[in-house]
Amino acid sequence: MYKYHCLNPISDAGISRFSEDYQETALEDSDVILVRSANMHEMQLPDNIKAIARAGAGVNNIPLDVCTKKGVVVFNTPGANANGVKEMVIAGMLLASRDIVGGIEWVEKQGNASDIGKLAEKQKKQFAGCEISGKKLGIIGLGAIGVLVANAATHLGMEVYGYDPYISVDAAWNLSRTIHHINDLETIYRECDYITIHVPLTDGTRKMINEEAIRHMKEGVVLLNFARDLLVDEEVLVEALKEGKVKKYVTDFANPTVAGTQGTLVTPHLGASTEESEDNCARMAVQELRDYLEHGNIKNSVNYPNCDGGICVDAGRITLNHKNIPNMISQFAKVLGDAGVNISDMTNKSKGDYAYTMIDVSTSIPESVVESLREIEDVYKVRIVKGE
Ligand SMILES: NC(=O)c1ccc[n+]([C@@H]2O[C@H](COP(=O)([O-])OP(=O)(O)OC[C@H]3O[C@@H](n4cnc5c(N)ncnc54)[C@H](O)[C@@H]3O)[C@@H](O)[C@H]2O)c1
Ligand SMILES: O=C(O)[C@H](O)COP(=O)(O)O
Repeated sequence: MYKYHCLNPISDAGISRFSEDYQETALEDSDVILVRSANMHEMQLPDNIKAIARAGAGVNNIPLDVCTKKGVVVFNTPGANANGVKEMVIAGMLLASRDIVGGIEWVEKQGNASDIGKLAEKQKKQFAGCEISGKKLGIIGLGAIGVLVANAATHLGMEVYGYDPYISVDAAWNLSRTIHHINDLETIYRECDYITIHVPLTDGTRKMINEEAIRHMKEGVVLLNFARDLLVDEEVLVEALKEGKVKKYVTDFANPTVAGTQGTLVTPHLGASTEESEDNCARMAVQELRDYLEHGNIKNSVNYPNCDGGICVDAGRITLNHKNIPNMISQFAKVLGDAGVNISDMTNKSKGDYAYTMIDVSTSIPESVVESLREIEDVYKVRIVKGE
């Protein structure tokens, strides 16, 4: 029986894909965790946890270093909620371009006044604005979301400038040919009427939209942030809103700095909150966990390499999460050889400083072998996936 724990509500479209061999339990008894945005940084991670699946994209709520060194594989669900966010970004650009919210509020305030139609015709000019067609949109980060936003904005008649020094081949293939691929942020800042940011929050991207970046932007620019609030120096941004340098700041992250501040349009982290996105993320997350628990396969991990050994057809399968340094494989082979365990297949993959080894064996695996493998320095986790 495998045990899972959910730190946030996870769509039943995913949970129902766990077989009868799975049971929801308390955190301390579980093998794997499903999470959305719950902050895990202060959590004590029980030793039996083998994997965490983030039903979503951003993993800044998960202590990746701690997890990696405990041999805990962290998955996310790339692209599964990208369309939901894309639609919010388009809505954000429209809301920032005309005072649609102000107009609706004005109508609500009139109640059912008999002359409301006449009054509306008089008052409407205060809510007027501009169209997005023909304007320049700068997109920072051309991943799953950035690409969808770029293509949709092109179809809405915008001229799109994209910046992503690490763009994946897949993303590049999916990008409309009309998009200007820009190699420096200054061009985006100088040229664009709307700028939207779609990068992960890391030490390298924290506060990337700072005083200097804003200084380079066009007068009256609209900035959209559906990625993470900490990507923007919001204290500086509020000043830029007051000065009119930035016309509107559309953000999906409510916090005391932006909530109720003149010039901001703040939504309560709604980007992925659609039925479709929640279902897609949950389905992908559960699939990743099952494939890892049942077969040891890794797909879409952010801290360990992909590894696909399919279904084990031999007597047993051992997996090891370890440091990516010389002499590890030879130590594993020696332990198995000394115990008379025959290796029938072996895969070793690495991702940066960390590695994952999958060993299929044609003989049974004695418990002493597992103990000896665990004792090897820089081995973080040893799992018998099959053959216990
Ligand atoms: N508001 C929401 O509900 C919501 C939903 C999904 C994702 N997000 C946020 O949006 C982020 C992006 O999501 P995604 O699915 O597109 O992720 P993704 O991994 O598909 O794309 C991120 C892209 O950013 C690029 N990038 C990284 N550092 C960069 C830099 N310094 N400059 C330019 N580009 C850089 C990467 O190369 C990648 O192409 C997530 O990390 C998450 O924080 C928010
Ligand atoms: O990174 C993400 O996927 C989004 O921020 C969505 O977060 P949520 O799952 O808490 O809505």
